[in-house]
Amino acid sequence: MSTAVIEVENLHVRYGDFHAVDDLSFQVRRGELYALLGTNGAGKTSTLEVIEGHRPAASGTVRVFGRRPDDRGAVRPRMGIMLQESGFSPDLTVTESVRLIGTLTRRQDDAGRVLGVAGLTHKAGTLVSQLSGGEKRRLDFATAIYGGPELVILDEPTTGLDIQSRDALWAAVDRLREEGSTVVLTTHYLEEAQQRADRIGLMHQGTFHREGTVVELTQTLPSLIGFTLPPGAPEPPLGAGVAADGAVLVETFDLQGDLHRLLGWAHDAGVDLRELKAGPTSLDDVFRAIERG
Ligand SMILES: Nc1ncnc2c1ncn2[C@@H]1O[C@H](COP(=O)(O)OP(=O)(O)OP(=O)(O)O)[C@@H](O)[C@H]1O
Repeated sequence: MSTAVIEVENLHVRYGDFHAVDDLSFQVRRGELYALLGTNGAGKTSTLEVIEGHRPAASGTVRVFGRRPDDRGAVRPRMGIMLQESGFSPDLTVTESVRLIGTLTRRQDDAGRVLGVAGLTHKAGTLVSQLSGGEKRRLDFATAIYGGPELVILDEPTTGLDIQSRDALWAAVDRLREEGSTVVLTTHYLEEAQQRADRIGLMHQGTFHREGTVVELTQTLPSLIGFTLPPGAPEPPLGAGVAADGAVLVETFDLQGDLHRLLGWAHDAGVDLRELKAGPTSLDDVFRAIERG
């Protein structure tokens, strides 16, 4: 039996003549957190919309739980969706909105429980039109996790959320995953994906630039050591160039060894390395490398 919850094969999405998604193939395995990342306009939302059954593919095959995404009766009860923009009726209350999604998706849950998880208990009787932007986002999340679906799709879930709400959202996602749910995430907060994703599909101009674990995506790029030298300092080791303001940036595939050499040199020469920073490549660096081409 396939362990794939989502199977995308040679997907194309077009808007008129424009190819927003261009021959994209990937699978999301049961129980994993898969992050679909990419630059603005890369085609992430278009891809998710096909998976969600909201948009037809121009060509290619998409299966969710082995079914076509537009087989709503089979798929929707098992899939919770947090869209980028909510479409709730402004004259329903928070509780009514959550229950409505329960009815539409045929999932069962206790609205009070879900609002508690989403931090909205105090707004249970409030009209949607009277919610703040962050509260609407929490309501979107509440409806996505209503009934503890096997698959949860989160399209930029933490945009507009304060730090406490973000922490609460990720704690709720962690609990869902402990219960076996599969999660697909898009986000522009790369550190969120870096910390949580089992695998990442990195989209650029409608297709994958790379796919893999965080380690697989970052290990092909060098680590960085950065510092600023005081005026009059001797020439530093590691073949590092010094900018006019004394700033030095060293790329290295031997972070520990080069850091050891640098600190030994600074100690012996009595040089104060200001604003010293050293670390492995982050996803931000991978993105910058893609944009540089
Ligand atoms: N309804 C539409 N009509 C025409 N073009 C569209 C439509 N929706 C999206 N596009 C275009 O398709 C491309 C992919 O858009 P999409 O929303 O899938 O990207 P994204 O990766 O989710 O971007 P972002 O990170 O900015 O949300 C963009 O160039 C966008 O302008």
